[in-house]
Amino acid sequence: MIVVKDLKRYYGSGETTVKALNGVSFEIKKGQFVAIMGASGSGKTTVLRILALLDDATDGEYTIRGLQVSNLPEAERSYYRLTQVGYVFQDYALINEMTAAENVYVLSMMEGKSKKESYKTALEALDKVGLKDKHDRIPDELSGGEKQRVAIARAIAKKPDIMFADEPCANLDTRNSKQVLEVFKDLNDNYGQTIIMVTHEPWHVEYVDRVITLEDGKLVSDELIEESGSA
Ligand SMILES: Nc1ncnc2c1ncn2[C@@H]1O[C@H](COP(=O)(O)OP(=O)(O)OP(=O)(O)O)[C@@H](O)[C@H]1O
Repeated sequence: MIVVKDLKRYYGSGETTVKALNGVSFEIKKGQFVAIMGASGSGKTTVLRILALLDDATDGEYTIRGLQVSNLPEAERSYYRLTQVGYVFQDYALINEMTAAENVYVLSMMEGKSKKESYKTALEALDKVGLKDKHDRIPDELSGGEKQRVAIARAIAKKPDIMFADEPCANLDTRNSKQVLEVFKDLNDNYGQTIIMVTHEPWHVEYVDRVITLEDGKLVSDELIEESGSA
């Protein structure tokens, strides 16, 4: 589903050039739940942002479902970002003045769907993350884990091809992190959602199918994880 070939991302020029990604290649199959791991500064966020079309590569190719997204004109990239890709960030990126349901359906309304249809989709998405009964709460009335689950509901409401998550549990305690990871795992197991998640927590590995590890902008290991049954 995703093919990445010799991806490079350099920042700056001359002697001060930072090679954030220095020739990374891998393929990700539809329905995989992949963790991208590695030390701070190894290039994890950079690779995620490029695949999520939030940044451009310096060199290399990447295709999503056979579409050479690296070469798409900006208007198509923007449409793709809005409609085909789900994002979950560490700071939730919710709108404080809106309820959970409104935060979820705002994107769908931007696509031109009716309020009634958007609301129905939002409630279904909130149900999938276990928060249907809190649909009318504003973010300040929710725990960190619940806010992150609203952000996940917002991402899945548009039924994305791929969901990208950058350190989604960075601001959460263990209990809330587990709830968020269980939601991801459920979406992956029961709905075949493809998920690419950046994390630096070793214990998160038990929730994923595969771990790609980066070091200094290069891929240093790529492991399939056996289901332990404990997650
Ligand atoms: N906009 C930028 N300008 C210059 N250098 C950058 C920029 N963004 C990232 N870098 C550098 O690229 C390298 C990789 O950064 P990246 O954020 O991908 O690492 P990371 O593995 O996600 O790190 P962390 O775990 O700390 O978030 C780092 O050396 C970083 O300083």
